[in-house]
Amino acid sequence: MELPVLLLSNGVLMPEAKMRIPVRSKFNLEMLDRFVVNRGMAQGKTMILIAYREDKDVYPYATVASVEQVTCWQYNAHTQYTLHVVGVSRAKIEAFKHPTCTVKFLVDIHGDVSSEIETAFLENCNRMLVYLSRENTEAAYRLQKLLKEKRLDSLSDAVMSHLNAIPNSTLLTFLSTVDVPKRVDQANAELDKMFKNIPLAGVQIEDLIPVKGTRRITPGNRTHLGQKRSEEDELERKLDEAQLPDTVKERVLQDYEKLKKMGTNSQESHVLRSYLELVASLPWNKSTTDQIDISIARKALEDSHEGMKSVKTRVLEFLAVRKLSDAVGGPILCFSGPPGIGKTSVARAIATALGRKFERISLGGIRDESDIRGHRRTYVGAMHGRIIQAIRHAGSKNPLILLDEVDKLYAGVSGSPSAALLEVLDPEQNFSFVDHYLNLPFDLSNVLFIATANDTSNIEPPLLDRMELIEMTGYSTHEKLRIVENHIIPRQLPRHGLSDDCIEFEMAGLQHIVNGYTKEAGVRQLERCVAALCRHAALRVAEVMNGDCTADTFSDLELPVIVDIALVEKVLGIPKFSHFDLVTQMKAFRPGVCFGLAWTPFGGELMLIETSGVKGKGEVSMTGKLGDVLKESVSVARSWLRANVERYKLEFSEEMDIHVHLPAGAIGKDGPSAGCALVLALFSLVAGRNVRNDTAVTGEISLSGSVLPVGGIKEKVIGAHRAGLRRVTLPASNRNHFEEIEDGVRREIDVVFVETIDELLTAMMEPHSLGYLAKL
Ligand SMILES: Nc1ncnc2c1ncn2[C@@H]1O[C@H](COP(=O)(O)OP(=O)(O)OP(=O)(O)O)[C@@H](O)[C@H]1O
Repeated sequence: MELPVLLLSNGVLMPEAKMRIPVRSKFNLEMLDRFVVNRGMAQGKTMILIAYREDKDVYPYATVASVEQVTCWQYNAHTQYTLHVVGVSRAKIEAFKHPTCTVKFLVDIHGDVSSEIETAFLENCNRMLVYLSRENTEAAYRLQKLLKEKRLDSLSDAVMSHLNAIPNSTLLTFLSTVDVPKRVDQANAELDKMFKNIPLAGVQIEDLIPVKGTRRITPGNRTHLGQKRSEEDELERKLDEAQLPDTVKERVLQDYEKLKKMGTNSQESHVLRSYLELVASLPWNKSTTDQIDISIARKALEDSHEGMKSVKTRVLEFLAVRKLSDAVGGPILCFSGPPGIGKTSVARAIATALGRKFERISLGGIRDESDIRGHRRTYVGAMHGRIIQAIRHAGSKNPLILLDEVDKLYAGVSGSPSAALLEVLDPEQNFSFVDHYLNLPFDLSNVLFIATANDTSNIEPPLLDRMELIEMTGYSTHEKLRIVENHIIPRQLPRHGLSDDCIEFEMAGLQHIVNGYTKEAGVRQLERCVAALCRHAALRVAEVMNGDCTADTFSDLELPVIVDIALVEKVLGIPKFSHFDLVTQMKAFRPGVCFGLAWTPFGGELMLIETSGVKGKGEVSMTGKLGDVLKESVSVARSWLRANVERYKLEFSEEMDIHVHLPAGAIGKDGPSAGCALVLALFSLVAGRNVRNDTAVTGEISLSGSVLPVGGIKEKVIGAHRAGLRRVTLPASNRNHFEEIEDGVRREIDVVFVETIDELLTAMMEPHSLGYLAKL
């Protein structure tokens, strides 16, 4: 047979073995160019002859090989090739010629191998397998297969091709040997030489391939294969214990069988193993038993959270329904409100009351569906999604999972995470939720999901539709003081190793913290301030215990540490906020200015609205990053004013250029609720009379002069109260919302409900304004 020749100077390719051969010599490149590279793929694999150089000659025996792959790359402007070949058969060169030569295929002669030699050889092969499995799992897997089949001819070739540091001449002699018993002898002798200096007692190789007469091996000495075995046993045990449902069992066991057949070091086996580890670690059949005792739950909520009457009632109703009905599903609660007002901690309290595991998934900024549902296993570095992660961490299939910041999900380029969440929350579908990575249905129907959001308008409507909103509002100063006294301080003291005898918080000190250092709807910053004071006290207590006493600190070294205004300022620095802010704003009042109220995801805010007018062309300019709806409110207010000039005997000039500005220009503002404030400011500007500077207003207006209801009343009123104002004007239709505000704030706030702009003007304009008259 005529075959193209590749001449090798080093290494010998045995039949069935694989080899990568860099092709560099001109001789070989020419052959490659003519017979391999330009041959095209259509004609199947190319057969070549691997001939061997011996001294200056060519060895008469060679290997017929098939070319599996040719890789080529550019290096220093030269094209480099590597051939990937597999040995097919021994061959004898009949006449060496270049680039092709004639060869005769050689056939093995299978004689008898004595049983001792066979046993010894198989045992040596097993040892070889142990070594191979550490480095080359594919080769180990092939060797293991040959061992099982006891194919001595191929076994001898295989072990010889993996022996290192054997002279080329020995390998060539071996290649030329067609007599199988002789080859087994040679290979066995080489293996004996190799293992002579490496004691391998303790290898549990007979577990892999039973060999006649092999010894029992003590379990103490573990080798890699032994270890692999024990890892497999461990995994099998875990899979057994996982109590897999019948629907998934078969598929998992198939994967486990596949893993057993793989070597330990291949990438694929690592991937499959960690997948099976995940499967085994999931609580397929583990759950906690709900223990709903309403009176205990009520007490737990009372003890852990101040105020929040309506929220607590709703939560208790929710628990009661769960107690009375076994039905899974039910509403998904969504706590909405500004940060730090206890959304997370109420959810945690519910989990405690139910005796369920609590897990929190932060959804803020998630853009990929795969975050929720995992990656497909074919991806490099694939991971399961956050739902499965939470279930795994909880170790029970019915935890309470808090989906935190569900309003901060974004649709990215790779699928919408909220669509994936929809499936998670849908009781019709979630009993067989399929995470892409897990690729097995997992029952989520017993999980209790609770969501939180700062701004529900950012939640996608279908998702919002699945949830029952429980609105939570920011805290007034009174409430904050109660929370700090009854909850934050008792929580912080033990965290800092302090007792009541060491530190005493004065009410004036606490008030100073709330008013001077925090401007938030919740109590998070407040808690940080208290923690800072506790740290300060802890240092002092430690100093007193040590007896450290310097002239400077002597007066400080007395216990308890009294937290008064002076100490607060010493520890927290100069106050960041003050009543002075409001007073400054009040002093800025002149015709054309008034206080509006804004709702933000961080709570209600007092907002100064300014207008000014100059003679011009009757143009209106607006600044302060106003949204379209707000701009429309300016037009409505101006139109109403123009239409009512006569009724109010105003001297309004069509030529007046009006400028409307809402300070804090960097923050975007929108919505119709500034209508009342805008019409007031414009009226005040044109009439030259001041608006009352002790009152804030919110409400939408219509062209016909009605005042319409708006949202966020609770937050806005609390915001006005927090800022220090004690009078608000609200749309009459929002009376109910005002009634829902906690008593402390309501009692301190003077409220005027108005139905029309006329009533609004009566309530808001200063009767005897001394302001100048804007005459243009
Ligand atoms: N009414 C309250 N009574 C007692 N402690 C409270 C109350 N409200 C909030 N806290 C405490 O304030 C801290 C912050 O609350 P939490 O983390 O639950 O806020 P959150 O509303 O979930 O905030 P975010 O929206 O930023 O996640 C917690 O330590 C919580 O216990």
